[in-house]
Amino acid sequence: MAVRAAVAGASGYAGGEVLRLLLAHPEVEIGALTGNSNAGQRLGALQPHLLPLADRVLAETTPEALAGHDVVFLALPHGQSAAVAEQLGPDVLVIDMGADFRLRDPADWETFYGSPHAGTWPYGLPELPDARARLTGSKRIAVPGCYPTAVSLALFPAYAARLAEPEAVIVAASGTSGAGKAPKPHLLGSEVMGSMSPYGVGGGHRHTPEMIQNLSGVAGERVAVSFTPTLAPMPRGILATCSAKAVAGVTADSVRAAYEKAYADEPFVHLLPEGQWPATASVHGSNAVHVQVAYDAAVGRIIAVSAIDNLTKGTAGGAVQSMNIALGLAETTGLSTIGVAP
Ligand SMILES: NC(=O)C1=CN([C@@H]2O[C@H](COP(=O)(O)OP(=O)(O)OC[C@H]3O[C@@H](n4cnc5c(N)ncnc54)[C@H](OP(=O)(O)O)[C@@H]3O)[C@@H](O)[C@H]2O)C=CC1
Ligand SMILES: CC(=O)N[C@@H](CCC(=O)OP(=O)(O)O)C(=O)O
Repeated sequence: MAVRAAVAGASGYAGGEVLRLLLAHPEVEIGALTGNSNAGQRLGALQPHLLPLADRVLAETTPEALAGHDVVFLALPHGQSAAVAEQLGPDVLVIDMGADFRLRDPADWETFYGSPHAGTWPYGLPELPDARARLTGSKRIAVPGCYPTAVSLALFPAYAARLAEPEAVIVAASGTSGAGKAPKPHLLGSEVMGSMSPYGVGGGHRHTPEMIQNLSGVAGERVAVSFTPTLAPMPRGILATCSAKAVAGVTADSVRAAYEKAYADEPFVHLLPEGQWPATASVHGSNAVHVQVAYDAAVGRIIAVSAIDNLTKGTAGGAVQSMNIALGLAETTGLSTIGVAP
């Protein structure tokens, strides 16, 4: 019997991407689609690329609209998921693509999001050590942030192999869809096209505690993170350039071997051949993560670079991958590693 899935926030970028993936998922039947200001609109007017759903009309995001499904994807702004999730029964698989249930430390949540902490759910980054066991059979999943996905997958093998000091410096560029579909002046074409600029510099970005949580969990000690995000003139994609000081005795070969070991059996993470560096275009529309790593002997630092599509592996693809694990389906069902680069 098909898995019946509802999507709340179906008019947004993350909701649209999860619908694109679910349309190609052989085990899923798409049920209710809900929105907020766009409730009552045809999906075809909002997400014209989702042709098979063009005549579906968005309902209000209410417990009644979302009832009667096996899976509910929440693609809502931060802080909106908890109230919706608590109205859904314990037997429904609820997958939150927002941040509400990602962080374990309530103080981190309050500092970076400015509201009371709603709780912590199993974290939907299956490639992290022990993550799959926590996701299997779970009825609640917190999908990671897009930057933490890219950064954690670039750096965790270095910490798992105890090759890096517990302090990482990260600069990552994101496409504009990472900021959502709601209009904002800094996202105007005239502001973004042909220009790049950092934001959230100096520890202010809300994804910093999530990266610290992930890397510290692998390292077994607190990993300090300096994170600088940058808005890039492209619609999709994240390129994360991460570096950490190597511990004594590290060589280029030991770094390469650690990454080969970490990613030998991962279906979505592809360690590129030596000398080839990740590019966002190569993962456009795919659930793949391209990773490369080098040892810069002149400064004794490990440099790891990853590329993802922020909307696919960075949100909706990660959500579907986690759903597959939770439901006992093959993890790769409905997901592709093939990009759409020109
Ligand atoms: N964009 C990305 O790359 C990533 C996004 N995410 C997360 O996914 C979630 C959605 O992001 P994104 O799709 O980019 O954002 P969008 O702004 O594109 O979409 C937001 C969606 O939420 C709905 N919505 C807005 N306010 C409310 C409300 N008060 N109650 C119920 N629904 C509401 C909107 O409905 P309507 O249009 O009808 O008003 C819309 O469907 C966020 O938590 C985001 O942080 C996570 C990782 C990456
Ligand atoms: C380019 C851009 O603005 N990106 C967003 C992050 C992407 C995102 O959606 O964050 P969550 O995964 O936590 O929801 C930002 O920096 O705030």
